[in-house]
Amino acid sequence: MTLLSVNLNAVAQLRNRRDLPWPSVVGLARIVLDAGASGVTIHPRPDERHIRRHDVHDLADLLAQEYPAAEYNIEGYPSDDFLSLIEEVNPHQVTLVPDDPSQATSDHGWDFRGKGNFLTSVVQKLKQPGRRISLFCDPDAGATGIELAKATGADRVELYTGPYGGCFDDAARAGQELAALADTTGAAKAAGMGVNAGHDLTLANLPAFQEAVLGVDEVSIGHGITADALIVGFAEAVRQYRAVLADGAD
Ligand SMILES: CC(=O)[C@@H](O)[C@H](O)COP(=O)(O)O
Ligand SMILES: NCC(=O)COP(=O)(O)O
Repeated sequence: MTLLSVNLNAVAQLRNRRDLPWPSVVGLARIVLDAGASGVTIHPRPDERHIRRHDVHDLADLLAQEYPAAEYNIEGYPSDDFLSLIEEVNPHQVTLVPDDPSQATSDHGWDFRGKGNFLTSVVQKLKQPGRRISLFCDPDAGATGIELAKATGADRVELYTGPYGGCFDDAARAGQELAALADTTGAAKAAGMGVNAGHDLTLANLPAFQEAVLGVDEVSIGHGITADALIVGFAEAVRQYRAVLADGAD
């Protein structure tokens, strides 16, 4: 079965609208893990627009103390700062992403040919028992890209599913994207690599993805699941606020 790691970036971004501690990133981590998620994912960006440095530590403490079986996946560009954060909290999985600090969000995988030597040295630095290294990978990397990714010593690739997610109104293009994702997944599996996937996966596009792309070990989902949580949770929140108001004096 494909495991679900819930990305908490969007929760942190909502919290950061105010100088207040809610919604709590740790509190939501508890909720998603109690609900059956296999782990949590964060992508601390240099500008701390969502995940802040203390969140990285707070989540590490939560998992160590209350959820020893849950996986902690930290994504990011391997800057010196990022690498020292990884050493401080020692997550189960590090996903290296080629984002520059100005990027609005992740929008491509690694250039495995151009950055092969760099990635090999970073993977060597990060690898240790009990820690998996995954590399963000374009959906159409194919067998050639996978061969280069494997040569870095990484354990897994994470397929960038943004282009597939962007096809919500174009079934023909979605089919092409799924074929590329399935092809790259097949190549990774044949090479003995694990496969993760993520970016813009949703309740609506996940079933076709599951059917077409076989053997995916883990998906990480944040934006879509947060949007759905608002939809399934807003009505109940309104009921609870109205109940409080109804109890008050007129
Ligand atoms: C690496 C990846 O796939 C991204 O989904 C990323 O974690 C999202 O980052 P933002 O939440 O900053 O858009
Ligand atoms: N690695 C992808 C991820 O963590 C979540 O991406 P998104 O669902 O927020 O687009």
